[in-house]
Amino acid sequence: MPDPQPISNRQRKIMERQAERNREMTAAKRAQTRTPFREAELQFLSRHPPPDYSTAIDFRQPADVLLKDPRIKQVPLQKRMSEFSELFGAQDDHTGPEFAYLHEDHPGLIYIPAGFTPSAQRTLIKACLKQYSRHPNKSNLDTHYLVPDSGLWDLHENVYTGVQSLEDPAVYVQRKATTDGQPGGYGSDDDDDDDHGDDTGGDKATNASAAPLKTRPKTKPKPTQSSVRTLVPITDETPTVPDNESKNDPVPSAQVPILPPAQLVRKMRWITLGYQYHWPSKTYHFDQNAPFPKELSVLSKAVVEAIDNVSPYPYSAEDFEAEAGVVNYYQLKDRLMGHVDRSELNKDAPLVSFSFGHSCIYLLGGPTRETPPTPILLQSGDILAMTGPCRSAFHGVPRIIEGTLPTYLAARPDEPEWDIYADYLAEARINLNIRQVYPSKHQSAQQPLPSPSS
Ligand SMILES: O=C(O)CCC(=O)C(=O)O
Ligand SMILES: [Fe+2]
Repeated sequence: MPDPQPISNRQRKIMERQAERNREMTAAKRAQTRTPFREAELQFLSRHPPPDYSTAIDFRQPADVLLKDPRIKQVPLQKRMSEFSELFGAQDDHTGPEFAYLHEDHPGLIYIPAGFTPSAQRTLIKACLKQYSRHPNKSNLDTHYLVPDSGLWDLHENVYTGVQSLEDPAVYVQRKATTDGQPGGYGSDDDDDDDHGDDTGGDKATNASAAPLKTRPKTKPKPTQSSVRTLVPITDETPTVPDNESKNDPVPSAQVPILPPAQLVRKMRWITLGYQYHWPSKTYHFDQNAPFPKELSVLSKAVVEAIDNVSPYPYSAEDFEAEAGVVNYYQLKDRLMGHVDRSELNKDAPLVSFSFGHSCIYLLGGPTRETPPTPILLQSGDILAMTGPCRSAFHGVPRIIEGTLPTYLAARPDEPEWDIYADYLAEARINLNIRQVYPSKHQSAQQPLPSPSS
């Protein structure tokens, strides 16, 4: 083949202009097809200029200010949260929420601001980081790393407290794969395994812990991959009932970095409780049911009981079984893109969600991305329950807000064992959410349960 003719400067300029025009057209086309949900996400993702947080609802404002918004309704709780369960923390007469809030545009949303005392929050934060992250609960790290059964946090603690040294090879969690037999991960460049987000392929971390496993055999992995989760397109064809297809695990990558525990803990994006979740098919492993932490069953049942007379879509606490949960660990730059949690067979039971650490913007939309979402400022200790139609609404977390860590979660001079958690939380938010997977036992007495399939 003859060599291609060298192109002149003029030709190059014409080509560059054409490429520029093409890029503009593509951007314009994309802007036209953006949904209101996506528009809102982009507003809160923006770094320059920073987002206008004042548009978000802060349920902790004084009630007279909050209730100026005619869409918000205040409903008294029958008892203090501590009377529903002491796990919300001991509240005297002057503390603890007395009210839950509803929002006219989001039927079924129940919001209980400051449901946990600071001390109860610290207890749960410790459990989320140290206990719940242990096997048999799975984490995003398990795909690629041989995390010890005693848990990654214990290793981190050993190094942090000087029990083990960074010179000790045993503190470095090893990779599962030593060679990449096949391309790492599964799916395309837009698709990775850290989508904790159920049905949608909501959101993914692009760091080594999770998705990076797009192996590029001859290129070295970037030493510091961004921890920003990336977008993947939503699909509405998510199976919602168990099927018989085999659920293969994602392929481990030999490219993930070996890191000191203090860095590896920051790559932990999620862990699953109870029925373990198969992210690629966005269905539950109905045959992998890790013991559900007792205290979380108690807590979530207590929330369901507390909102029973509040929600226009009541669900009896007696019928509520905490069967699956996700702990989401967000670093400051992480985000969780819009999705619907639709993998559970029971969509009538409330989804109960607790927030700890930094505040975030939580976008709550409607049945499709066409509904403009409401931004809510979710703060440490807040309880959010999604009931009725809100249970199937689009939602996401486009932004963790820097500088919002409550002082009671920072280092505590009298409590040196809290230091390691304070250090972690200085750049993190934790969300713990709990779901019922199956129809309630009472209902299923009339209706047989679908048979587990995998
Ligand atoms: O982080 C949050 O508050 C939301 C998490 C969430 O939507 C989920 O885990 O499905
Ligand atoms: Fe969700």
